Amino acid sequence: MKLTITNLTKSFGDKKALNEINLELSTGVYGILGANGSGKTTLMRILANVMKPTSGQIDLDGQDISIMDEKYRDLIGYLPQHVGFYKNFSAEKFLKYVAALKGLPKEDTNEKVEEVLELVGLADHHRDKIGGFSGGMKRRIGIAQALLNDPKILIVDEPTAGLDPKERIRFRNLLSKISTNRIVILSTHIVSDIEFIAKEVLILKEGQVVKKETPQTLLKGIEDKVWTLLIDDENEVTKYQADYRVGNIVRIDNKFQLRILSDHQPEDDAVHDVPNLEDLYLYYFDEEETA
Ligand SMILES: Nc1ncnc2c1ncn2[C@@H]1O[C@H](COP(=O)(O)OP(=O)(O)OP(=O)(O)O)[C@@H](O)[C@H]1O
Repeated sequence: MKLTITNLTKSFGDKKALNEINLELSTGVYGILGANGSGKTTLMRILANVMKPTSGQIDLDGQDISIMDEKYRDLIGYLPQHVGFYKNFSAEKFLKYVAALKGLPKEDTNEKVEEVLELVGLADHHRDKIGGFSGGMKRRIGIAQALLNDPKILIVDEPTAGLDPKERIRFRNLLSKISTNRIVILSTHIVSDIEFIAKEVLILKEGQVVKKETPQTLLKGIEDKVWTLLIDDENEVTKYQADYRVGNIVRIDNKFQLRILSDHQPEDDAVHDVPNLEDLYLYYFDEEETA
């Protein structure tokens, strides 16, 4: 299965939210990483066929999705950033309701609902009201509804925003588990969401894909740009922050260890460290964007 995106542009007035995007996606998890306003949601919505591009084309295995239309929509599972749940519905009732909306054959519904509840780890809560669910459980029921039609392409916008670390890991593992034989596209500005599960990371900046690589290749690209530096004086922290992209600042006894992203060695006693995707994010996005 191949999703081919050609010269995709979306304008809102003078603003180009997406600017001539070209991509080819096959099965596996793709992580779209971008600062606020970089165009992630716009791209997700166009891929989910709920928004039309201004120009450009998307083909699934050589077929234009705007011509496939309904047929394409049947292959899509979409979990938007904000989902309105029926709080008084139980998990099971909600999923049966969505199954009806999606036009699933009635005779298959019970089995399918049971299957997706099992898959997302909510089988024991099938009779509980969604209103009482935690953030992580709500995201999982969101994935469950997106999986009801057994989609070939699963699009998930900012799935882990507001989740605690345990819920985030659980959710990440769930996406990884269901990515076999599907294209899973996941947008986030939380780097750790995709570090371990993405086959490729797409870095979106001002509506353009500036990088599309495996996490390993992306990290290799910045391996000589990550430094740590130990300083004594707290006042110097601000000086370095003004001159460099500074990541984590760790207090060690009376000193401060700065993580600095720089093409050159910031000081003679600065030493290289192993890069992670958080460094990569800092390297590609301006501080004002990451704030
Ligand atoms: N309906 C709209 N009308 C006008 N401008 C829009 C509309 N939707 C998006 N934009 C603009 O397009 C740009 C990209 O927005 P988009 O929501 O796709 O970014 P994003 O990367 O998803 O951001 P966030 O992480 O904040 O959700 C932004 O500048 C935004 O203001």
